[in-house]
Formats: sequence, structure tokens, C-alpha cells
Amino acid sequence: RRPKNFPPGPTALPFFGNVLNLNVDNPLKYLETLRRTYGNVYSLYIGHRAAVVLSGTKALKEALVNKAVDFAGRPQDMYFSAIAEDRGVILADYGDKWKEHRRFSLMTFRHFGLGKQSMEQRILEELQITMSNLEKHTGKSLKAQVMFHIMASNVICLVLFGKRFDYEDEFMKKYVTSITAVMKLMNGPWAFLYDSFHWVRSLPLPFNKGFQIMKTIKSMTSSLINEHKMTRVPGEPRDFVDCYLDEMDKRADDGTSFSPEELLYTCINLHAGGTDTTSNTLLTAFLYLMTKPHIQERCQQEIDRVLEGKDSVTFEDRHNMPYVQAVTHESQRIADTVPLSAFHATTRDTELMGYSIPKGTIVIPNLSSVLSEEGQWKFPHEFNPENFLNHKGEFVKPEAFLPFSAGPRVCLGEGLARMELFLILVTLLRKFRFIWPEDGGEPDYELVFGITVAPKPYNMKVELRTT
Ligand code: HEM
Repeated sequence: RRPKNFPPGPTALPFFGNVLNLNVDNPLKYLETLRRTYGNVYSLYIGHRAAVVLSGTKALKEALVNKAVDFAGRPQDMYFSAIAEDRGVILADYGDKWKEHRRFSLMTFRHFGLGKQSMEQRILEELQITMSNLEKHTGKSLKAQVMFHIMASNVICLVLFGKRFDYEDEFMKKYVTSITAVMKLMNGPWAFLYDSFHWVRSLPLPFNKGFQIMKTIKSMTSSLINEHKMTRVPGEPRDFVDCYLDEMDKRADDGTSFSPEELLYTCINLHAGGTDTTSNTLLTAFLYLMTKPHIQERCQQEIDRVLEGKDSVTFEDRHNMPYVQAVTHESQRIADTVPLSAFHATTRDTELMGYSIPKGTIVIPNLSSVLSEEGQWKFPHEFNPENFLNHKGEFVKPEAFLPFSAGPRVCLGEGLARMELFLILVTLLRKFRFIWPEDGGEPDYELVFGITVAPKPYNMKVELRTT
């Protein structure tokens, strides 16, 4: 039974709650039906656990921004929290340890803002390698998903570990496959079972695989960190890991939350958080750029004009490229990469839009509902860069643009992701024309649901531009 004055919602079955209606292949349609019936704040049950679903810009901002601390927790005692052991940043509960690690990570990212080691340089460095690979493929088809995935993974590896991995590197292939496998388990039916019935947790069921794979990921990350310990010069950090090790030295005696285990999870979080998200967004962007060549050409005209005489693009150039900015943002809106954000939890008994929500309730921010909310967008249901342009052709960002969520838990990698999307798009479009291959069939814009959603894999054809 729902607590007093709790948000309304569908009747829940004993034991199962509403999970049987939540199609793991795509729960978004069911959630939209519930929103129409119960409004922008409603509840449902995941097994015996109550969850409040927030839809639309107003409810989301009211909770995540205006009542920031009340809604900044992460659910505990669930499959994904057991996998994460309350460590790192993404799944750690609200508290001092999370705050210290979030603050440190953001500061370190900023530290790499300038100079030769800057984020911008690391992205452009990786792009050089991608471009020479693409040149070898001119006139041929190639698998876009693999290319974007490696690019995104390498950018974050350069930031974390100061090194990149070749396309065929066995270590990185295994690392990425393992992270993908755990994420799939976290979003699958076995996780629902684990969350719904405590008594199944000690049984030898497939969810145990997640814990085993996590051991592998931890030991692989450890080996990367240990390499650093041998070669680092304290006080002269080359990358994120060096910065963390320096910080651990500095704080050795102050009862700090910084520890080798936290470093492991933080690195895993940043790699996992920064790879699929960025690469799936790029995959969506190029799907539309190829199948709507007039949009691609208009981007190229703007890029040629603004970069005339320059060797390469800088992130600053975005201010002179309103159309490209509109296209990158529209790609993110349509890509809907993390549709249900990461689940939040209330940190204390609280109220939201007249409802009472007890401490520890799961909160699901439905970002997807905001990114296509009617009344917030000129063209909510179609790919159209005009969503981000005013009548003078200037770039504008509507307040419903929340692909990174909002409030104290807003994506920690937002700055890096925005820089990557812009630099990658501009650099690639300047040099190449991207073409939907003749044998590619009808383009399929349907997204495949997961913790991060993605377009179906496709091939792209590239040609060198002549201008
Ligand atoms: C297009 C790319 C990206 C998208 C759409 C995206 C989206 C998100 C979303 C929706 C959240 C959940 C926020 C919440 O709980 O309310 C999140 C959290 C997070 N993201 Fe991203 N992300 C992207 C790229 C990145 C990158 C490149 C990194 C790493 C550098 C990263 C690291 C993280 C981390 C560590 C968190 C957890 C923040 C916390 O709990 O305090 N993300 N991201």
C-alpha cells in the first residue's frame, strides 16, 4: 500500500509490484502511458520498493534543482549498488565521500583545461589517428559504432591514464566488453529479480556473473594504476591517476576518504560514464547527417567559412558556429542517450508538488520526457536544428535541454562531452563527406533501449572533401 499522500500510480501486484509491466526492452512507452493517466509526478513499485517517476521540465527541475539535496541520493540495497559497493562517483550515495570525489574529479578535469596536456589537445590527438584511419577507408564502408566507441574510450583513457589503445588492442577490447556486459546485466531481468526478492540473492543465478566480471574490471584497472605508481614523479601529474595519487599523499593523515579502492571505482566510473554516452550520441549525429545531406552540407559551409586559413578547430570556435552548435545539440536531444538518467533517491522525508515522499524512496528522472516535451520545443518529435536557433539564426539553448540531467548530480563529464562532440563533429565534417551506403537499406531511426540507448549499428561511407 502507498504511504499517505504519496504520488498516485498503477495498482501493484504483491511481490512483483509493477515490474511485469515494465518491459525491459523499452519501458519508456509504458512510462508515458502512466504520465498521461497520473500526471508528471507518479509512483510505481519495483518489487516491494516504491519509486517516484518525474516527467517534464517543471517537475524535474523542482526536485533536482530547487530541492537539490533532498533528491541527491542514490538507491541502496539494489543490484547496481551492490556491484558498485557504494564507491566511486556515479552510484555512491549522497554524503561526504561522494562530495569529495566529485569535487576532486571536477577540479582535476579543470586542471587539464590548458596547455599541452589539455582536454582539447588530447581530443585532437585522438582525432588525428581516427582521420588517418578514415583516409584509408575512403570510398569504402566502415562500422561507425566501432570507430566512435574507440574514439570516446581513448579520449577518456588519455585523460585518466595518459595513454591510448590501438584499435586491435586485446586489453582494451576485454575491458570494454566487460564494462558493457556488467551494464547489460544491471539493466536486465536478473537485476529486477535481485531487487525484488531478497531471498534469491544467495542462489547461483546469472546476476552473480556481474560480481565476477566486476572483479576482472577491477584487476585490469589496478594494473593500469600500478604502472603509474612505478613511473610517476610526485607533484608532477601527467593525468588523472597521478593527480589522485598526489592527493592521497597530501591527505595521508587527515582521515581522508581517498583510497586505492575509491580510485579504482572512480576510474571505472569515468571510463564507463564517458564511453557509450559519447559514442552513442555521435552515432545518432552521423546517422542524421548522412541521411539528411542538406544539413551536413550547411554545417560544412559554416565550418569552411569560420576555419578558413586555420590548421585546426578550437572549442572557442563554437561561438562563431551557431548552426553546427544547433546540430550537435539537436543530435543530443534526439539521441536521448540516458533516457532515465541514473536513478536518484530521497535523502530525507520531503515534499514535491504537494505530495509527501519518504526518505530512501527511489526517484526516476525521466529525461526522455523532457527532451521531447510538447510546449518546450518547436519540433519535439523530429530532428530539426531549428529547435536551437532563434529567428535571427543565433544559437539558443531551451531550458528543457537536460540530457545531462540537473542539480548536484548533473553529469560530471558534461564539459568534456560537449567539447568532444563539437571538436569531433567539426574536424570530421571539415575533411570528409559522410554518405549513407547504397547497400545500407532504409535508415532505421529507432533507438535500442538500455542504460544508455543507441541507434542500431550501421555502416558509413566516407569520401575526402575536395574543397
Ligand atoms: C553525451 C555524453 C553524456 C551524457 C548524455 C551523459 C549523461 C549523464 C547523466 C544523465 C547522468 C546522471 C545524472 C543524474 O544522476 O541526475 C550522468 C552522470 C555522470 N556522468 Fe555523464 N554523460 C555523458 C558523458 C560523460 C562523460 C564524458 C563522463 C566522464 C568524463 C561522464 C561521467 C559521469 C559521471 C561520473 C556521472 C555521475 C555524477 C554523480 O553522480 O555525481 N559522463 N551523465
